[in-house]
Amino acid sequence: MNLYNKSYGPGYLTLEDGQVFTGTLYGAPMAGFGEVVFQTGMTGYQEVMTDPSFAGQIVTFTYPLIGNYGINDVDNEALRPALAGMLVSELCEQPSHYRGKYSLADIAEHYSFPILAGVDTRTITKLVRSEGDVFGVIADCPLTVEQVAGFRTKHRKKSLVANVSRPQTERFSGNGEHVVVLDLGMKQSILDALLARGCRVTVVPFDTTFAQLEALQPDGLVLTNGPGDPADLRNYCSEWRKAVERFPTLGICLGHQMIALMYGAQTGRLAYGHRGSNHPVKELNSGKVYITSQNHGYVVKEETLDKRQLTVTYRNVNDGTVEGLRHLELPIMSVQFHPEAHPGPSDTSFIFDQFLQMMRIMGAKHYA
Ligand SMILES: NC(=O)CC[C@H](N)C(=O)O
Repeated sequence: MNLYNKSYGPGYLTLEDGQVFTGTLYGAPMAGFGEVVFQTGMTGYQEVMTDPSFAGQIVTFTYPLIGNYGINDVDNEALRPALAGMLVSELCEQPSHYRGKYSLADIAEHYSFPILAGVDTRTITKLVRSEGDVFGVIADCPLTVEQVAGFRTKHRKKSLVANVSRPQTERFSGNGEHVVVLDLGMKQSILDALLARGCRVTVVPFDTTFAQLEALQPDGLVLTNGPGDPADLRNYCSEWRKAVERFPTLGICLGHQMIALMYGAQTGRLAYGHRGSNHPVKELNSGKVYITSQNHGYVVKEETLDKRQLTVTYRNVNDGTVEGLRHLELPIMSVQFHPEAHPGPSDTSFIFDQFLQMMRIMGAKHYA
């Protein structure tokens, strides 16, 4: 590995209010722009880098050393990184791990996304915590407030899910239940979790119609994670609702938010998002608390739920927000956290087993 001197020299993060943070720019000399968010995991930067839900976002890593175990060939959540940029305190240029094949700087250069290293990530994180909605641009020069505003206008016009969803159907063999996955920006680990349980999986583009889904004759449906504001996908709700009412369904993260929207609830922004590997959620039935992997900026507004149709199954222990839903009559369940883990704990992988159970028990009845 040739790991040295990959930087382009000084780089700058300019925020909407004109604040500038100076560091060393790696990866791409062109501007990276997006919502500035923070991720608190101590490991997992490769999974974060390749999780399509981060499309259109600049991710601040609160862990102070990033890149120390390199990048390998097995932990990618998608074929390419989707995020707009990374902000790190110290970028390690000499990774060491038996599986590590590339340095983070190499990958950033290969895929042309910017990493700004040597910035005060603690101050940026505190800013995001207090402001919530922070937009910024990473570039090789400081920008004016007007220029940043121009990037924000451009940012608002992006169709994030359309950019990360697969353009074509992909099929994966298995001997078990046939699961159709509606790809809103699917993490590879969701596919892996289904394949590990023997499912036959068909991954379809996000704009697949109900008729097309029905023609595939699934035993169950998964609505995946994905980037952006769930309310932007409102137009798809009526088509998707037909599908979730026809097949046993599991919604994960964005998929969970979409199920709530389909039933007339609203989503809104969290104060500053949940992004990390140690978010406690309580299963309301059992009172058990699980430590979960999370990555979301929006949340289902509980007061807007029609509780005659959807009931809250999980709640965040820190802020009490909705973390899971279940339909009272139909086999539809959803979680805001990530049972597929990667990065973070796999304590809630049983959600996939429950989904399998749901397909087995409710599926046949449902088709009858
Ligand atoms: N990981 C996800 O699916 C994220 C969902 C949504 N984009 C949010 O930020 O809340």
